[in-house]
Amino acid sequence: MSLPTTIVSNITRPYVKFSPSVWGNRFIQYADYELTDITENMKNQIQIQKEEVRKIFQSSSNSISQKLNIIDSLQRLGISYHFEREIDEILEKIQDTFTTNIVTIEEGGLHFCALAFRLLRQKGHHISSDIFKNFKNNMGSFDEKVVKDVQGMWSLYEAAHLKIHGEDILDEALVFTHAHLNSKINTNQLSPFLDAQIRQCLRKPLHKGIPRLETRSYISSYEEDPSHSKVLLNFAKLDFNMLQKMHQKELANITKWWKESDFPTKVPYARDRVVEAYFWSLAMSFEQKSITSRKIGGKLIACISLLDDTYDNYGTVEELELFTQAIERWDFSLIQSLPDCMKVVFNTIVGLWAEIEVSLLENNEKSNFVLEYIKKAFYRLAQAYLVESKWGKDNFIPTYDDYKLNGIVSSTIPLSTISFIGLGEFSSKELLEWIFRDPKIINAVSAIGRLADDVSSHKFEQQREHVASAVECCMKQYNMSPEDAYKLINKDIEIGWMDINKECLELDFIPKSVLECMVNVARVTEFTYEDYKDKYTNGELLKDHIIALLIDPIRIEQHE
Ligand SMILES: CC(C)=CCC/C(C)=C/COP(=O)(O)OP(=O)(O)O
Ligand SMILES: [Mg+2]
Ligand SMILES: [Mg+2]
Ligand SMILES: [Mg+2]
Repeated sequence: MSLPTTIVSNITRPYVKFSPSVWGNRFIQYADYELTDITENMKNQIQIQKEEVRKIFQSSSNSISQKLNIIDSLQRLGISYHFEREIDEILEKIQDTFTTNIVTIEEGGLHFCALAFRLLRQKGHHISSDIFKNFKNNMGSFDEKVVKDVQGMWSLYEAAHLKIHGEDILDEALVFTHAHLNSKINTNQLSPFLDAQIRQCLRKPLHKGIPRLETRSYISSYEEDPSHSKVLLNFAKLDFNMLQKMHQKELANITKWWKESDFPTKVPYARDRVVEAYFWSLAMSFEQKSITSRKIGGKLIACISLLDDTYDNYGTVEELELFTQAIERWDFSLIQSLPDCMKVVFNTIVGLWAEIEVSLLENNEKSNFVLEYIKKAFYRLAQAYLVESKWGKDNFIPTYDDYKLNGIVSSTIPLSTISFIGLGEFSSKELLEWIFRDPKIINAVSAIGRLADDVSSHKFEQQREHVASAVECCMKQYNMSPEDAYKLINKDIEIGWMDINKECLELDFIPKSVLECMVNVARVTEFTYEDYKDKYTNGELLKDHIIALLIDPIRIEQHE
């Protein structure tokens, strides 16, 4: 029987050659050192300092307002995850007493009101935004007295980003605070700490920031605040550095896998972005408890990247039809006739799936359902990629709505979320079934992913034969300029955020950390593709953030 031979394809493949990795094997060095000795000492230190923080936090002398400020500091310093139960208790109590009549325009009233509103909404309490009517004058606009209260305006600006549909008062608050805060910076009217915070929030509101990046930046500026708590600061630095060592080790193992697989040689048409892929999984959850999700997640996203470039930048439609069938049936024999590089991608996906199987067995989890959902999600993604390849080949520009429908899946977010949560502490058949049915929050996060990606990468992608992006679909359907298409798409992204905010208030049967992971996917997407740049494909643009999170520890003065 003659063995199936690889058809020597005389197809010209004008594929794009992506820039090489910024990092190479830079992170492999972290694979060797043992976490135990280094963090043993750190862990003891952390336990001691954690109890110090708890004492401050639970001191009975704290007023409600002081308690809220401490909770805000713990969250911004990235250490609130150590005190979730205590924080929930305090917020439950405040929620009961927090009614519209206890807040006034008195000094500090707006800050207290906006901070309580944001902290309670973040925890899923549906606090009405009507409370902010207390800060309006009888003409119905925000009272000029508020303008003097910079901290209050800052808190109102941050709170307004939790808006849901129909909250006009929060739209007004955004416009009002943005304008007045903008006019305050660069005027020496603010302390260096407050000036830095206002600049930061105008660049990136806290609600839309990636938690680890927000924490890294806040720890540095919190130190500048003369009234900062040394105990909180020191604990935050220690905790950040301890977690960083864990993250470095995770990335080292993923980098070793990537290096041994030699993808840059075997899959030359694909991006070499394993560090950037890990950054995404770190953004989804930095906590120790999510270590399995991150380790697999980093590899999974790197695999998705190889798959995307195989459909976008290499395979012919005929080859991709076969490839998609092979994924549907999980059957390598179907692709014997395909180029070796495509076989490597297929085997990598199957190999990762087998690694997930082993990882689940090691945790003696009876969770074959996770494997089945990941397989199905991979096939859904490949199908969506195939649809785009066919549209690209035929130069077909679908309607914006048809494009978005397929784009929800091709955003890769349903698959990456299913896998991350499927390997997490709340994994269950019911939860994965719910996610697999594309609930509204998944649709919203995926729409943001698809649209934000397109607004920043379409110019580069349209240089080759690539499916029309959301921008081209908009331009054609509504006969508009690229600029107007960006406006319409950015409006859709804002609608996506209001959907997310609303769902987080409704989905009280979903664990908070699962919702937080989904919100983090929207955050890392917006961050990756903001300002019309693509920080994933252009690794240079992510370099400083990778250094801050995964290379430079935070300096801790010995006397501290
Ligand atoms: C969840 C993440 C970060 C996945 C990493 C791989 C990927 C598909 C990134 C988007 O690249 P792209 O802009 O080429 O995607 P598309 O071809 O869909 O526009
Ligand atoms: Mg692509
Ligand atoms: Mg693609
Ligand atoms: Mg793109």
